[in-house]
Amino acid sequence: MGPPGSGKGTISKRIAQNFGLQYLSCAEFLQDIGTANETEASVLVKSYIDKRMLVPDHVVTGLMLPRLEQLSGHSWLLEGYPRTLGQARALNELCQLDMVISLNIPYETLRERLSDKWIHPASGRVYNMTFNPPRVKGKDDITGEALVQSEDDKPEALMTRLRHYKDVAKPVLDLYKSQGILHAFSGTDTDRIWPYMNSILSAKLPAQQSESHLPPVA
Ligand SMILES: Nc1nc2c(ncn2[C@@H]2O[C@H](COP(=O)(O)OP(=O)(O)OP(=O)(O)O)[C@@H](O)[C@H]2O)c(=O)[nH]1
Ligand SMILES: Nc1ncnc2c1ncn2[C@H]1C[C@H](O)[C@@H](COP(=O)(O)OP(=O)(O)O)O1
Repeated sequence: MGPPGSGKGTISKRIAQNFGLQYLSCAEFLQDIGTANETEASVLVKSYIDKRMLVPDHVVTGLMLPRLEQLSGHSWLLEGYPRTLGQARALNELCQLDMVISLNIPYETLRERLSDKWIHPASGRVYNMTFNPPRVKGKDDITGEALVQSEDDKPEALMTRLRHYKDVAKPVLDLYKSQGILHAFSGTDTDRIWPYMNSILSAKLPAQQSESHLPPVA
């Protein structure tokens, strides 16, 4: 968990790779559903994503939980789910989480990072002009297509998104704190947070490291 631009995507890919976890980003999953063949669910999901609004709990949960059941037998890492208390309660019915990671990144850092963030819209690949720049300025590494900046990452929009994140995330974080599974990491740099996270995860997940060569589940 973490506010927009806190580095959830960046760090969770790193965790999944290092510990051999199946990685599932809720936003990417919803994006794929929204662009898949037209079904009732895909039209509904797309209508929320187009407005950058949270997809209603019963819809996200109805899509995510069956996907997670397909991953049973593997250890997994979720990014961006659950985001609401309703989603957290639904997930609790399915399984007991081992650990919840929350990123606390100062507002000024988020603002700077997001003003420097560029994306390749077709794939969702994310770049940062100082932290992980594309090989050719303004172009996606794989396709060579143009990168764009999102209106949502501009300071005024960011402030609103941040306020919204805090309101919605607080009860979820409180729930996981009360279960004793919340680990919060504070800092301004992903690379500086990473060693702490790595050592806590290494103490909790030694067995999973041997799974690192598992093929991804379709
Ligand atoms: N300068 C800098 N940029 C970083 C760092 N960590 C991540 N970034 C960049 O910051 C931006 C946000 O990182 P993401 O991993 O997309 O963050 P997120 O929390 O998934 O963001 P949302 O999808 O907006 O919720 C990207 O452009 C990253 O490349 C860091 O330590 N320093
Ligand atoms: N757990 C979740 N519950 C409901 N909607 C979600 C969700 N995760 C992602 N979404 C939706 C919100 C946005 O419309 C879209 C993209 O999410 P995102 O990349 O996290 O962007 P944002 O930071 O603007 O919410 O998917």
